Amino acid sequence: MESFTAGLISLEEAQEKMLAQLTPITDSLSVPLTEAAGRITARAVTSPIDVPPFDNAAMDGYAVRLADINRGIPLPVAGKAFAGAPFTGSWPAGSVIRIMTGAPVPAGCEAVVMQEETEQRDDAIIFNAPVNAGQNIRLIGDDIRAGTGVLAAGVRLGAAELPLLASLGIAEVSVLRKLRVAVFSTGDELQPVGQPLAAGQIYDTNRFTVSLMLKKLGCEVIDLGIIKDDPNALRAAFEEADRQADVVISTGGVSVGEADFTKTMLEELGAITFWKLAIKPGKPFAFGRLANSWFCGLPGNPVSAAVTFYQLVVPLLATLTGQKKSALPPRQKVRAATRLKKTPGRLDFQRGFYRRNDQGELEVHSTGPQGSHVFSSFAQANCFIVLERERENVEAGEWVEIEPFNALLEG
Ligand SMILES: Nc1nc2c(c(=O)[nH]1)N[C@H]1C(S)=C(S)[C@@H](COP(=O)(O)OP(=O)(O)OC[C@H]3O[C@@H](n4cnc5c(N)ncnc54)[C@H](O)[C@@H]3O)O[C@H]1N2
Ligand code: MOO
Repeated sequence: MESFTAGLISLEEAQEKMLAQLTPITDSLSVPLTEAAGRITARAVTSPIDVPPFDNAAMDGYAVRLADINRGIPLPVAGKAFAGAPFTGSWPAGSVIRIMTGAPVPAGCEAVVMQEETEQRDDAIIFNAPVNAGQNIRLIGDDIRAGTGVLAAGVRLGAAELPLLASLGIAEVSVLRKLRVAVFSTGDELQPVGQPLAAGQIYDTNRFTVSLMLKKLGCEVIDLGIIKDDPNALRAAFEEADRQADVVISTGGVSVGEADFTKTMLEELGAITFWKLAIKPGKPFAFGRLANSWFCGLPGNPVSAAVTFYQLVVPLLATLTGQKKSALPPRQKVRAATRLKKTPGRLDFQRGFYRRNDQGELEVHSTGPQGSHVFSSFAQANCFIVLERERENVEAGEWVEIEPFNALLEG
């Protein structure tokens, strides 16, 4: 291991140390279902009703009694049942009821026969296939019983969950308040987009990256802008952010240069839990506690800021909102289609593009230069290629692990 990687802590250790300190928020509010997308359940939800709420037909066809069918003779139709317009008359023995999918089955119905297994002859129906008790009847409560849990606390409400609540007639849901997250970029060289660049200036990418992902995660973003590399300005930003937010995120100034004040400010105003990780990019990430909030100091290089947000801040926000589903992205093994340069010492998150090759196997290609200032190769990627700490150069054809980008990084 190279000497400059000595003393760096592993990503797993950092994640464990960070997450172990957190206590999830509990403040909640009730919101209409139509405004609940992306929110997180504050408590478990139970069903107020049985689903389906009545026995009903799974097919268009005929509601029958088995004794009538077993006689093997054509049976007249005594009435009709539609979804929303049940059959309410009396059902004479020796007849069937024409029934449509979703209609309540009439009292005494023992099976529904799909119409393709029948024939109409004159005014009567002939049954061509064996009929079993209960066939094509969806029983009351066979999906969900009234009073049973349908969603746990700590579930993000999306297109799989909200329709379920709608199907139960639940019009409002109790969700956690949004996490308040303050964001600022540090650096004398930074200009906001829309302004011309003077000599030595660059555009502020990181505040945009971080705010974008925070909004996608449903956080309330407090944007404190660009802060100069000046201890007094930085102290004021830290204090303002800490007053307003649950989590404070800065980018830049967290390394060892003469204008890097982030870590010292965290030590002055709070307490540092760890600094410097054995990951590439993202080494000089700092995490700690301020008076009222948690602090994440992301490195200034744009790819480093994005990677540390994804690998560390996302699990932090998930834990603070009590989300049980692992916030850590799943990995899978694929073959490298291109050579990958790797120096031992840190866990690499290289940017790659995976796809199925002509043989139908997944393979991953590097998207090009891997410097932590090179955002273009990030923009072309659809996954991280995760190379273990001690791994050396990877030759084409070797197995590597990839982490496909999730919805946070994909457009
Ligand atoms: N002597 C050492 N130097 C550096 C080390 C080290 O261990 N020893 N680590 C390097 C690594 S790795 C990284 S990553 C960077 C992180 O540095 P900082 O967090 O202090 O960030 P800055 O120095 O402020 O900026 C680094 C780089 O990124 C540009 N930048 C900063 N903020 C933004 C922004 N909001 N949008 C776009 N680009 C940004 C900045 O101009 C610099 O080019 O330190 C290495 N150095
Ligand atoms: O950690 Mo830095 O992000 O390697 O460039």
